[in-house]
Amino acid sequence: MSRIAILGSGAWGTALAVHLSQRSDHNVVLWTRSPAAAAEMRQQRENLRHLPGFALPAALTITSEAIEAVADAEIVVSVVPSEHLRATYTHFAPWLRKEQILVSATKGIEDGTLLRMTEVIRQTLASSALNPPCGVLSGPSFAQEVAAGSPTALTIAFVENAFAAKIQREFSSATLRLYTNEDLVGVELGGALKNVIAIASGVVTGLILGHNAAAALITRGIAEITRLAVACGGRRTTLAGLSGLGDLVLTCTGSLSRNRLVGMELGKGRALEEILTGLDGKVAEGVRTTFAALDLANSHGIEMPITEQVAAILSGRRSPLDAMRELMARPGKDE
Ligand SMILES: NC(=O)c1ccc[n+]([C@@H]2O[C@H](COP(=O)([O-])OP(=O)(O)OC[C@H]3O[C@@H](n4cnc5c(N)ncnc54)[C@H](O)[C@@H]3O)[C@@H](O)[C@H]2O)c1
Ligand SMILES: O=P(O)(O)OC[C@H](O)CO
Repeated sequence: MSRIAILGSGAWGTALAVHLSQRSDHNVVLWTRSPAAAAEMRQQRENLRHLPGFALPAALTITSEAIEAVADAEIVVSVVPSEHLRATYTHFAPWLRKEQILVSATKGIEDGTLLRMTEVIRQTLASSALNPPCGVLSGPSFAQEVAAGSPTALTIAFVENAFAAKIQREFSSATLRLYTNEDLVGVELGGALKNVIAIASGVVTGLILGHNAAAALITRGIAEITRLAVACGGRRTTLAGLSGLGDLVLTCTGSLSRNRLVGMELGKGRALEEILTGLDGKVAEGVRTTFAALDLANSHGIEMPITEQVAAILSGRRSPLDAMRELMARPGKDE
């Protein structure tokens, strides 16, 4: 019996918990920060706030106690929004052990430090002299579809392939297929940066600019995020995989994407603050990632024209239509 802790009860953490607790050889605990939310989920057997419509299996344990969540866990999966990752691991550090396998399922880049999520985890745990294996789970995966058992393929990346192979065995099912990878940089940056392009794709849709524009944006988007990921040490082939092109296509075209929704509403002329308020606590990571990605690109001397325009729109410096015109008016380039 493998004991798995999921830290974070948003849509994705809950969907992973639902999926993993369907295997009879797993003992899964879902941690949520609020005791009231834990009590409600235990009583209703449903996460009404973040993943309504999906029953929480009877075998799934729900807790708000850090010690109950991780004390006996062999695998710990963190799925909190990127802005809360450091605080979450600081909170959990006293109960974590070096033998545990950590998996990050958060897609983002930390503000200020510009660190990837596994780097934030390592840095946070270093002060407790903990250095457990830490990998990343990423790829095209709307939480609702994974919870519904729709076929999904993901990437699991660890520097040490043995850990990726272990998570591949533990997380795979008839509806979830995992591919292993050793390129943490490429997998993490692919998952984080696609959210920025998804906002731009939403803008194109909101402005009703047509299918040609949408296809151009996805294609030039993958070129741009690949440039940055490669400059940071990622592999070009990784960005052509599930946690690059795969997730980019899903998020740029899928109606379930929050990042695309933010872009669409911006394109229709709504103000960012109003859109984010409307998300009611659901995270659209691309908003923060846009500015972190630009800082990272500047530090590596990488040109990111789409990301620059998304930043200009988000910060209110340019209208969505002017931003798209600027992209078209750039000097001619080789492909
Ligand atoms: N939703 C998806 O389909 C999906 C799929 C793959 C990856 N992801 C990624 O998973 C991560 C989590 O997103 P989500 O969609 O599960 O969340 P969500 O948008 O459904 O919910 C937000 C979550 O943030 C939590 N939260 C708010 N303040 C917090 C704090 N101070 N400390 C800790 N947690 C706090 C809330 O309790 C809630 O669980 C993001 O990085 C997202 O990009 C999401
Ligand atoms: O709803 P989004 O835009 O946060 O996207 C969710 C997942 O990252 C898709 O893989």
